[in-house]
Amino acid sequence: MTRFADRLIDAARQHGPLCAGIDPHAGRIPALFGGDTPDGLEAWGLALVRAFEGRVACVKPQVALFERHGPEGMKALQTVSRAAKEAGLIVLMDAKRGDIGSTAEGYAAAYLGKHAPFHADALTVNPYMGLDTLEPYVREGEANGKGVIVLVRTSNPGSADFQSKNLEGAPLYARVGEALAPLAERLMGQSGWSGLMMVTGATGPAEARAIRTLAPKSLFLVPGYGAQGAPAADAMAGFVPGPAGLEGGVVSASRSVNFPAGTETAPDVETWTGMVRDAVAAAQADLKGVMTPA
Ligand SMILES: O=c1ccn([C@@H]2O[C@H](COP(=O)(O)O)[C@@H](O)[C@H]2O)c(=O)[nH]1
Repeated sequence: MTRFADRLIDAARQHGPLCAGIDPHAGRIPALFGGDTPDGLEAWGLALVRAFEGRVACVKPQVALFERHGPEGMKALQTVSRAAKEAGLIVLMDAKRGDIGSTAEGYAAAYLGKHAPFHADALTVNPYMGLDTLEPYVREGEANGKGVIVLVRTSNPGSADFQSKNLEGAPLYARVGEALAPLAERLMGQSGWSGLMMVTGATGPAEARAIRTLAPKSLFLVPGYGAQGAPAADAMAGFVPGPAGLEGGVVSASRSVNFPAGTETAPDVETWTGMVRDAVAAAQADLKGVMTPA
């Protein structure tokens, strides 16, 4: 069984650091696909998978934006994530789960279990309730070659409210980063990278560098690039030199590659696909410009 970290770093080296989100925001699914309905989400999500295939290492479906349509929305999520896996894309499921250990076992089984109904290679989780609550995810990760993506320093404007508070001489996010070291060891791949990933927002490049010092082997998931405005250089602040340039994680972008200008009124799926692919190519080129300076 190939370890998750090895699959992800291989794919990022091959395709570039961009992780394309699949975020079906309310009211933004083009009429071309049926609009903001469960069927519309499914058709749009499947078209995104076809547009991304062979162009990005991974996709990141946003569970909340499917869940708002109830069971039919979750069925669409299941269909789209299965199609992504079948297309050879690594699926980072963004559900930000977190609960006491016995309940977390349910979330872990749903997304990372051997017979998980939702097709995911890794799941985002919230560490706020303590290390014991992360155990079920790490156990499933070890057993099934999956990854666990822990929120450490998020990209939103309020991320400093709690995460930057001083805790015995260091910010809370740093304490979280260092406390995850034993879990990172358990998900270590042969590449030397760990599938215990950390979310480090592109909006906090200094924080990302600090977390990299504390967690030299954890792959990062970096949101905040694209629609949230952080530049490529900030998004890759926590990356380090590797065989093919800077590496150490993936940079996610959702709205900027889901709804590029013009797609809302694209006359047909072929035109729409071309616009999405252009947005992906532009983001990969932008990020690769930082990865391999001229
Ligand atoms: O700190 C975080 C953690 C997760 N996210 C998620 O990433 C995408 C960002 O979408 P954009 O359209 O590229 O802004 C979205 O799914 C968030 O839930 C984050 O933004 N920040």
